[in-house]
Amino acid sequence: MRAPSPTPLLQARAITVRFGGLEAVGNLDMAIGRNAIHGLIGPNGAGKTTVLNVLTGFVRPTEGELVFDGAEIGGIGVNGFARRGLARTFQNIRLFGAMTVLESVLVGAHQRFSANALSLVFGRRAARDAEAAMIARAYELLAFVGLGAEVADRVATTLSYGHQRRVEIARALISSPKLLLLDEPLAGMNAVEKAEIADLVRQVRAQGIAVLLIEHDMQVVRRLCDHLTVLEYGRKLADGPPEEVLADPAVQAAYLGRAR
Ligand SMILES: Nc1ncnc2c1ncn2[C@@H]1O[C@H](COP(=O)(O)OP(=O)(O)OP(=O)(O)O)[C@@H](O)[C@H]1O
Repeated sequence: MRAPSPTPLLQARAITVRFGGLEAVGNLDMAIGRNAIHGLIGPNGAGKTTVLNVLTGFVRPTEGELVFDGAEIGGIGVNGFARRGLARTFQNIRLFGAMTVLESVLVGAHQRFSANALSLVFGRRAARDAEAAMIARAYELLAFVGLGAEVADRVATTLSYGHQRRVEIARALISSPKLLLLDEPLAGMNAVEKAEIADLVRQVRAQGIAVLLIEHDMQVVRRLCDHLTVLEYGRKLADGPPEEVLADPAVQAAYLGRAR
């Protein structure tokens, strides 16, 4: 007997986002599998970041429904999404000017568990222990993303661009997400750095965390992703395995027809 196919980790149903008169996303259905590296691609302005913003609670859809890990998650706010297990990075790196690398990673933990809430639930001593455990976890994650402990006390914004991206990924991972959403994690990188981050994405998935990523480099997308959703003008143009989707004449026309 065949095992029933597992339900997707995240299901977006009939999502529409309007900004005033502009429909940025129209009637989008999308499912992200539990062990997926899922690529979200499409020409500039197609609505990719808007979708990622919807899936992480940063933008509330005008219409539609989101089901994550079996529960409807509409209207629970950004922190609610983080608590449920969704974590993200941004297209433009968002690290705070004066913070060290270690502090920048810990910000991700505090988004999920505030120190006050911890001490209310567990008492001060336990909250201090929890804080110490999180610092230990932050060091582990820095190693996981390929940064040594020696960078922990440096001001994060003084690191190279590629290393700042890694800090952002560590910050997202410290909230122990089930789904990590990356908005153009390879932007501005050379081929070697891209291959390193692609490897890191595979290692994230090997930890049992699903990944959604927005990416423009089709060679990387083809090799890294096991599923693609293509958007054009806010609508779903294609959805399926990369080889199939990238061979689709409609997808090729969308890329050829518009400058990236
Ligand atoms: N907050 C907003 N207010 C008004 N319009 C917006 C807003 N955010 C996005 N848009 C518009 O929605 C459309 C989709 O934008 P979005 O950034 O989601 O596309 P994208 O596919 O991520 O593009 P890119 O590849 O250039 O990053 C664009 O026309 C954009 O100008």
